[in-house]
Amino acid sequence: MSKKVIINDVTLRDGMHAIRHQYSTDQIARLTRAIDDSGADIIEATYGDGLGGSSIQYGFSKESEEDIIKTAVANAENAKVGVLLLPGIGVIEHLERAHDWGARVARVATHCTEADVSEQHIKKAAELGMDTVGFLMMSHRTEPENLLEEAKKMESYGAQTIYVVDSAGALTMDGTRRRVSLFKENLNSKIQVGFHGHNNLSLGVANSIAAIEEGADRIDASLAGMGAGAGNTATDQLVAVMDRMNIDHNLDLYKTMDAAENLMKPMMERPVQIDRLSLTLGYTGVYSSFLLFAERAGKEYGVDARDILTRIAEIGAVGGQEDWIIGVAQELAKEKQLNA
Ligand SMILES: C[C@H](O)CC(=O)C(=O)O
Ligand SMILES: [Mn+2]
Repeated sequence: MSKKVIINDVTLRDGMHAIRHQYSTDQIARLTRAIDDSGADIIEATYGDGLGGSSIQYGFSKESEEDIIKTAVANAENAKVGVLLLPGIGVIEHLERAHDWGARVARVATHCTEADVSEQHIKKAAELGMDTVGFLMMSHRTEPENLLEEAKKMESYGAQTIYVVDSAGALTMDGTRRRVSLFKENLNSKIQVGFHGHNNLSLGVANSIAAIEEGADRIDASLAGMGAGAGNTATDQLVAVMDRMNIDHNLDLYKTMDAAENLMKPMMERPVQIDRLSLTLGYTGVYSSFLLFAERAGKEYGVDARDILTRIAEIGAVGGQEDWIIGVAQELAKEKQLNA
């Protein structure tokens, strides 16, 4: 394949979920330098749930938004620094401030059927001259044809890149291919298409490669997969496979391996891995960042966290509805008591 695939590193942003948003500025600085040195094109640095996310709903981050972004900007020599924004959690002023602090990529994220709410934010990011990206989360929850209609909305607002986002790690390769190929065939040829995977069903690399084979221009990855649930597509693993398949990119295999092994893994609080809980996320199609919330609620209310996730999937919770997890755990505990 002749096209160079752009790697958007999400170690600092999606990885925030896995460390309960507690990266220190020292860790952010060291990770940024290593990711930058390994050749990643874009480094996303924001609270896990995006600008403005640090709150009682999601939990407070260790460092301020300003320090997270400025630290990444100060330590990235070659890569552009990006931010994520979920309209409603983040507002236009957050975007302006992030731009002032040096962020040059803005990814505006909405639920897969709600691109409408991204119009103002996408327009603002484009007006600021940022590399402007639309990010359609939980893409498995709608048919490929519907997802395309949402992508067309983002295109009309001025997004230059649009992502298929497998937030729950629930897509299989066929589902990934259909979504990415529809985007490539039907969006303006100038629009780049991206894929963001989670490894809950052990398909992070396979789905990313399927996306590349269908023409995806950008792929998200993180060191050792550091991210929500069973993590994201692991950069080190992806680079090894891309090298074997002669897919062109800017990363150095040994540097990504060393950064994953020596730097990232020792920082993990809970191993980012496929276990019965993260596997349940992919199996039932639940938002990956619900993992730690469900695990905590399961312990607190004495119920199996897999049952919490399964019920959460049945009632169709989306990002932002983390508080439902407690309600479901209480409900299951009551049912358990009645049955006993
Ligand atoms: C706010 C989410 O964590 C964004 C994301 O990475 C996903 O949906 O996946
Ligand atoms: Mn994610």
